[in-house]
Amino acid sequence: MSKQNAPPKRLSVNDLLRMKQAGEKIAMVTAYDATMARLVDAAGIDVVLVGDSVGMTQLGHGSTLPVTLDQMIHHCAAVRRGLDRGSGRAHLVCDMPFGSYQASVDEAVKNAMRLVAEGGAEAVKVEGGHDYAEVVRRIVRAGVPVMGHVGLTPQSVHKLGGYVVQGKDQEKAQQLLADARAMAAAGAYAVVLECIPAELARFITRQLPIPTIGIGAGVHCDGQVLVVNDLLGLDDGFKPKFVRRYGEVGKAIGEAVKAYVSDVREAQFPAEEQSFHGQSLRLLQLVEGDGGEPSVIGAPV
Ligand SMILES: Nc1nc(=O)c2c([nH]1)NC[C@@H]1CN(c3ccc(C(=O)N[C@@H](CCC(=O)O)C(=O)O)cc3)CN21
Ligand SMILES: CC(C)C(=O)C(=O)O
Ligand SMILES: [Mg+2]
Repeated sequence: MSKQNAPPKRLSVNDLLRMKQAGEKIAMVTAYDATMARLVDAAGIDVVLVGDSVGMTQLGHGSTLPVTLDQMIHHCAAVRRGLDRGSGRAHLVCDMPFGSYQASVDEAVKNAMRLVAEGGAEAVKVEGGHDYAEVVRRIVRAGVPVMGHVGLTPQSVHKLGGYVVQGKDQEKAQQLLADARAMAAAGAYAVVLECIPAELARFITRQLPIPTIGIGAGVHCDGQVLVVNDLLGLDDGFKPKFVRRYGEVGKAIGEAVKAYVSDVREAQFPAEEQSFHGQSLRLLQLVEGDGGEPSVIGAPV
């Protein structure tokens, strides 16, 4: 293969760090299957996250808590295949689901390695700051890059008392800064800042040596992440303040399927172009039986 036709190189953790240093924004989005992975990669996304939001967006749960490690592996492997069939430029991160890294450091390391070995992830993401520094350190030591996630951490929804903006007062803001710093000090290569005041996110972004990726954290983060369903308009009315819709794909699906239903009902589909004909069936004859039921005589040659 000539160099010109070679696929663009996959982005690595080093490229993301270089982007922060160069002031180039990082564009990240979730994907949960091969089709969406191929589409977002072809559109030039830098980072694809197999989010545990899969539980809410694709599996119909009311939170991310029921999502299992096996489910994450299943979706991650599909995304991996989608990326590998396309240009495969995007860096692939997979969320560690609730229960897969909280009980013990050993379990966390084993489970992170399964997401890489079986899911094809290049990195894993864990929710939590200072309390998870040891987990992050040990996973990184095992050779797996870790993205941290602080602020509104949906796996702690019951502790947080709902999906509410975090770090609004001085004390909580200090704690969040300490959590983000702890992630960087433990060896995380990037950190998601979810639903925190924009001023706080700007301060953290300036303080940290690693890229910050915001969702509901203002424009001064080093990158942004959104759930792909939300930006495409595929959601079921979920529209928190931080979402901007870039498409009306849900509407487009509705219109396309309505048109199909109508064509089927009116025998407008399939037309000749979608129909097959074969010489091999020339001996088949349909005759009307007594009850108007067709019966077949003859046989294919
Ligand atoms: N489709 C989808 N998009 C997401 O961004 C997302 C998921 N699912 N599932 C996992 C978590 C849950 N997330 C959420 C869910 C709700 C709010 C929310 O209702 N936020 C209020 C803030 C309320 C306040 O504190 O003022 C908002 O209006 O934005 C925020 C993040 C983000 N993640
Ligand atoms: C919203 C992003 C950061 C996430 O963790 C997810 O989609 O699960
Ligand atoms: Mg998540």
